[in-house]
Amino acid sequence: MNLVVLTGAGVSAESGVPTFRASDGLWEGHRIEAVATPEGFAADPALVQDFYNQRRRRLGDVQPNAAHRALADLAARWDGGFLLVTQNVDDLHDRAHAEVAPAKRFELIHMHGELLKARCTASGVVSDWPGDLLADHPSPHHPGGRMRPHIVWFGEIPLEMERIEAALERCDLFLSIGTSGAVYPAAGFVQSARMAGARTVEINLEPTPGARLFDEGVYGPATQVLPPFLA
Ligand SMILES: CC(C)NC(=O)[C@H](Cc1c[nH]c2ccccc12)NC(=O)[C@H](CCCC/N=C(/NCCC(=O)O)S[C@H]1O[C@H](COP(=O)(O)OP(=O)(O)OC[C@H]2O[C@@H](n3cnc4c(N)ncnc43)[C@H](O)[C@@H]2O)[C@@H](O)[C@H]1O)NC(=O)OCc1ccccc1
Repeated sequence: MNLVVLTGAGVSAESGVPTFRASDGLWEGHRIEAVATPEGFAADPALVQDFYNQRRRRLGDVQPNAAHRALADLAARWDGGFLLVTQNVDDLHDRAHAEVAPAKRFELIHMHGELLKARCTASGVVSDWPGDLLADHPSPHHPGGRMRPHIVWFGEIPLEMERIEAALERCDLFLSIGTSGAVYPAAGFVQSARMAGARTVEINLEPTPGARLFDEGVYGPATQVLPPFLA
């Protein structure tokens, strides 16, 4: 049985990582266009670097929760194909895996990038980046390059789409956990899984606008509903 799991901000909410769509549409007080687009970065790199520096620093104050651990545990004992695709840029899935089953392979794709990585704008080289980035941060990899967050901004192509699409084509079970299904191409994965004949389940605090696209819905806080569902 080939399993593909998609997660979003809802799986990290109970760890204290804010989800996206605050009531005012602002994202932590910022217009999304201003802080999560290549145009925003070109217009005001200091604002964007500071936005991601703050989020990167706050990773130190949060821990994986029971939902992250339940998925890491499932990955360790699943004997079929297993791929976890997250839209989250935090490292809580990674940390849960390191806690629960460090010796086991863990097929995890951060399709929208990672806060703890930075990329050279000239060479494309990606490096681990635990610290802050300056507004105009010279790249150690290329004389003309600058370091930017290794994050997929709106209008940019998500990471490892070929691997994701290949897994969806042979998927038997698709789980969508803690995501509103507002952002593409992730929001379209359920359709691809259905086309492959997979059973599709939405696990979320409440039904999302795309709930009708799923065979089944399991609703409630992820830390409460996911462990028993995956047991
Ligand atoms: C706004 C939207 C309409 N716009 C898009 O989708 C755009 C444009 C677009 C492309 N195709 C389209 C088709 C139609 C319309 C528009 C488009 N997409 C793009 O630009 C993408 C790039 C998008 C990526 C942008 N970067 C992010 N993140 C990184 C940044 C950063 O993090 O700083 S997106 C970001 O927002 C999204 C937020 O969604 P969620 O994670 O779901 O969070 P949200 O707050 O919305 O919902 C949380 C849910 O959890 C639930 N919940 C809360 N608490 C709990 C709880 N305790 N337990 C359980 N559930 C809970 C809530 O009820 C809620 O349902 C995530 O994807 C997240 O990563 N690029 C692209 O399309 O390139 C071309 C392409 C495509 C395919 C192949 C080749 C080329």
